[in-house]
Amino acid sequence: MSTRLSVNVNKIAVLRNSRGGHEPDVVRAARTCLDAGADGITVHPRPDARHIREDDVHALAALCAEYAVEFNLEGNPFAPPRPGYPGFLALCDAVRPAQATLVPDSDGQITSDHGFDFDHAMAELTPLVSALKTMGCRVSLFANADHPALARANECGADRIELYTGPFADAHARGDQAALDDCARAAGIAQAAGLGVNAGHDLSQDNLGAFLAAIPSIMEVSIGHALISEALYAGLDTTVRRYLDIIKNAAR
Ligand SMILES: CC(=O)[C@@H](O)[C@H](O)COP(=O)(O)O
Ligand SMILES: NCC(=O)COP(=O)(O)O
Repeated sequence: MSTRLSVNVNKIAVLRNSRGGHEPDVVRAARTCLDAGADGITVHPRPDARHIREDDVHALAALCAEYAVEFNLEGNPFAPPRPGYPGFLALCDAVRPAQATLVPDSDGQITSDHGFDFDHAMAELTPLVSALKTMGCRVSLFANADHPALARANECGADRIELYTGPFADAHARGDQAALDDCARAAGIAQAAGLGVNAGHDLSQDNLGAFLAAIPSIMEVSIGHALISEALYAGLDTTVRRYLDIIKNAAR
């Protein structure tokens, strides 16, 4: 099966929230992505509600149910609830996403920049993963490709990892191959441990083809920042189709 494309629409909400009101409409944008052929929608609501809000999560979950596609909800399961953010597990319980991707972000981070420490996180993660699976969610863990204990990611019952591809994207832009080799090695280690492998962060039309050519077994890529930026020039429908073409060509 070829790699699935899940479009992250966080950045649509950034633009909307910059003025208040409803435009651009997150659900309309997500619908455009799905009509163009995207396989699912990702959001990573942050506790400060800087972009995706709780009401967006509900509306996008309903949209994904309407299209019978995967809704991938990302977040830090340890971040406490606060007004406007009920907590990651409570959100999952309310909307039952097909996939819950756990990301160990702290509050002030501009964006995600690291995965879990698999030497130390297992005891805390195990009951959370179990609760999410009881809700019917597939569980994926955000992971640095060079973490020495990656093979332990399966110990908490997770189904997949999501390789953090920020370092790959930076290295690719410099013409450096080493981070891609790290990702390929990490994918092999995770698969040998029985885990599926997703990937995301800073993937773009410039680097996705090289990434998938080296690691064709990636099950899903979630792409937001670059895709939404590129869509400002080419349009959302065209941009999503371009990503799907890259994925199709990489699978040949
Ligand atoms: C886990 C990951 O890499 C993405 O979800 C990324 O964190 C997007 O979040 P922002 O849109 O807030 O940067
Ligand atoms: N999980 C990664 C994601 O959803 C999108 O990350 P980015 O493309 O916005 O960097």
